[in-house]
Amino acid sequence: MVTASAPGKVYLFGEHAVVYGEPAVPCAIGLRASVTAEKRDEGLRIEAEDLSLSGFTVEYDDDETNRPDIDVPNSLVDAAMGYVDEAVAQVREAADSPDAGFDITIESKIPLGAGLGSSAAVAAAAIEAGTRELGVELSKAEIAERAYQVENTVQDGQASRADTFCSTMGGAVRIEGDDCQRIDSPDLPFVIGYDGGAGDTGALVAGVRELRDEYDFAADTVEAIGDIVRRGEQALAAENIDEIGDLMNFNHGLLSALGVSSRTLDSMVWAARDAGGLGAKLTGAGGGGCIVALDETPETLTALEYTPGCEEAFRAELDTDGVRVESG
Ligand SMILES: Nc1ncnc2c1ncn2[C@@H]1O[C@H](COP(=O)(O)OP(=O)(O)OP(=O)(O)O)[C@@H](O)[C@H]1O
Ligand SMILES: C[C@@](O)(CCO)CC(=O)[O-]
Ligand SMILES: [Mg+2]
Repeated sequence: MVTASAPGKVYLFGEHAVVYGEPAVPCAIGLRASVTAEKRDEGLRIEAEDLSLSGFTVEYDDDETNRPDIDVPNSLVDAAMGYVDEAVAQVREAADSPDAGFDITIESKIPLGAGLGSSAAVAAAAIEAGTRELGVELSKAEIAERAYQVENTVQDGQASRADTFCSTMGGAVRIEGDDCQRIDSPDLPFVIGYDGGAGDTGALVAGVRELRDEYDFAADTVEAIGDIVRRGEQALAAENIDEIGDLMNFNHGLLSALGVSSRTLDSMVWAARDAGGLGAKLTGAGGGGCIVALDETPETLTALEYTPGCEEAFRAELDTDGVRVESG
């Protein structure tokens, strides 16, 4: 039995635009998803306590007749379990064991569908745990590649390498197309506000693609996000936190123009700014979920806690480990 874990992430800059080849800078944070893999004779059994459909915790195996005894269409269960199913497919392929059976248990502190990269963390941790359980040791580069394949398959060919590379490697990273690197970053005082909601990554990415296809100015907006990221990299290298904050604000405005913000994300962003936050923006696919702000003082956290629509606010630190084996 092997347990591995991998961190979630926030985007300092560049989500969505990264799907079209612009650069992005996500940062891994100290909230982790843990996956335990234990061999069994055949098949797959998943226990995912945090994954609930219509309020029911999901426990299922790969026998279609044995799907959860709840009033939820199988297609929804398939969609919810897609990342885990694909990760196990990657494990079987990497270990050259097409028939390997597993009991998989997932425990995660990363809210689902909220922009903190829960899907990438679950994929990376599952690949690490599953392959180790079969006696195969993959390099981090191989785990990142296979975790990317998982996201790309589940998101219908519309995924960047950003979330999976960041979760696998840890730290601050820079992604531009296939070029993925770790970069130096000062310790950034992240404050996260969570509205308790979620966005559908695939649908939000598809919405931006439609806008970009329809309007030249939407395509220009995507390119302008790329310009912000390039400028942001210089600010990071110079450890100029004030400018990083200004650029985050600008980045949020452009994401909002592309239609991926929401009323609660906007209120949390404004609450953080009004309280003196150095910069605030939504993180990840958007639609609902989390914003990330920078602030060293307690005011931003407190302001978020009192913002209508904010369910939870917390600080997060940069994670530098990436995926790791916890036991086994
Ligand atoms: N604890 C978990 N247990 C099982 N599956 C999980 C868990 N956390 C995430 N997942 C999988 O990841 C999916 C959510 O991924 P999605 O890409 O929509 O959001 P996210 O990764 O949290 O946010 P973003 O991609 O915007 O950063 C869930 O529907 C589920 O398939
Ligand atoms: C919206 C997006 O840019 C980030 C989701 O966390 C999608 C992706 O990069 O695959
Ligand atoms: Mg995701």
